[in-house]
Amino acid sequence: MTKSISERELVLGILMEITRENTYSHIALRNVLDKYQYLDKKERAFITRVTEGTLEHMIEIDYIINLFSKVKVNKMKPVIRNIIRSAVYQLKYMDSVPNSAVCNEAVKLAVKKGFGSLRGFVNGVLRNIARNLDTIQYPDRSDLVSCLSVQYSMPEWILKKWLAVFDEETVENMLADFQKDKPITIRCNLHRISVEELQRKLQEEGAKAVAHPYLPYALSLSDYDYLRDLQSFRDGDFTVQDVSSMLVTEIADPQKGARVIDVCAAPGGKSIHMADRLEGSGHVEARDLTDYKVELIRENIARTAVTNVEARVWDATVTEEQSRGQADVVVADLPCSGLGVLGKKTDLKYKMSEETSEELVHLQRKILSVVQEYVKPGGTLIYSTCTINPMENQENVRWFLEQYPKFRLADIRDQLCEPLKNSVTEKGMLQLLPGVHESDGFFIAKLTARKNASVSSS
Ligand SMILES: C[S@@+](CC[C@H](N)C(=O)[O-])C[C@H]1O[C@@H](n2cnc3c(N)ncnc32)[C@H](O)[C@@H]1O
Repeated sequence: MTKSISERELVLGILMEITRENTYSHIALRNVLDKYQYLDKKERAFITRVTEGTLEHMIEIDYIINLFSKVKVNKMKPVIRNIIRSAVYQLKYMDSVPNSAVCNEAVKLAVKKGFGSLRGFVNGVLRNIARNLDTIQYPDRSDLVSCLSVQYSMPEWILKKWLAVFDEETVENMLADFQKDKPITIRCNLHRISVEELQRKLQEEGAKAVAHPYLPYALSLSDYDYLRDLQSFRDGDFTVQDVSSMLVTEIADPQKGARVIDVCAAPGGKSIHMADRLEGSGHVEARDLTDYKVELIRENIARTAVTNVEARVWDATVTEEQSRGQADVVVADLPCSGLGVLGKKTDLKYKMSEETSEELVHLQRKILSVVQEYVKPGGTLIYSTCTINPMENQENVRWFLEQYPKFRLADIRDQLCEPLKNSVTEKGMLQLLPGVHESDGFFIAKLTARKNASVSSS
């Protein structure tokens, strides 16, 4: 069968959607892979790699293009810009594709998209780059921020933030780690299957599942093509969840029969982990803002067949009167800037801004003010984010303790494995860093309410 649409054209479509319509890359990519299911494994892998690689290295790619093109990247027509960007990614990072094929395919695609008059321009810029790739001069370390920004394609505002709190080596370790290919982490749903059985089942399905050092029920999964093709996934035997996110339930340590309210729960990873941990006892209420998000939680509840979780739409910034003083554990895994998961959400670094992260601090504080009221005397409020930004993490916790003195920070070291105990900072806050820890960047603080605290006090 002759295909009417090539892999490179599909990549272009995805890049256009991400840059023009602000769709998240993983969603745009998944939509295309779902739509073109007839593509074989190699073609799907090519589309995924070129899309993610182009986004991952975009600052570096634009820097290279600007060295060789008279028309600067930001002045190019969007279609041409994205054709050239993805071609430069292939030239620089994919030895398996001959340079001449990369240039020819890019020119053909420009013509097919109605830019025949620019074929000479596309061809000239790409052939020039191909010839000179090995002699490109990058910014040197005398200007550390520009140097790291181009080398690791990281926006400068993020680098400035991190270099203000971490040493150069730590920042560079984080940057390098974001660019590494890593297996995903899965959590064995212990109410359905044991870890050993799950490993065996995955092995029979051709996948590889290796024990993760931080938690006995966490596994690193690789050597599979499409998650939904795995019977063990469809059977709900595991949930895809980073080990850092699993630590929320581990640290919250809900006791049998506990009532848990997860105020920002979609797609349900932590709620379902809580339910699994409660072994069917107690009750977990998983809330999120919209019907769409709550439906995602419901799908995961159905797939994993947990019986003690219920999902409902509720805006966490609005007090739900009946929940006052009712929860043994409130999970506040709040919307955040996501700077800890830039390796997985490749385009987030270009979409996030310093202003947005400041707005998020206000939202986080608003939600914390509302949901602290749900905690029973003696109960726990667990605050987490997947970011590396002191304003959203440690500074929020300090602010919270000043506002709500009935809470104190709990010592969480006993709930952590040896390698993590030393990473607990400032009386019980845990900031995980990619490249330093074997996880995403993530923040957790466990706040406990005094036993004699009145439920309505603030
Ligand atoms: C970090 S994600 C939660 C991930 C989830 N805890 C898990 O483990 O799967 C943050 C969630 O907060 C939700 N959210 C944002 N604003 C909200 C609000 N005002 N009320 C409730 N949920 C909200 C988002 O829809 C998003 O699903």
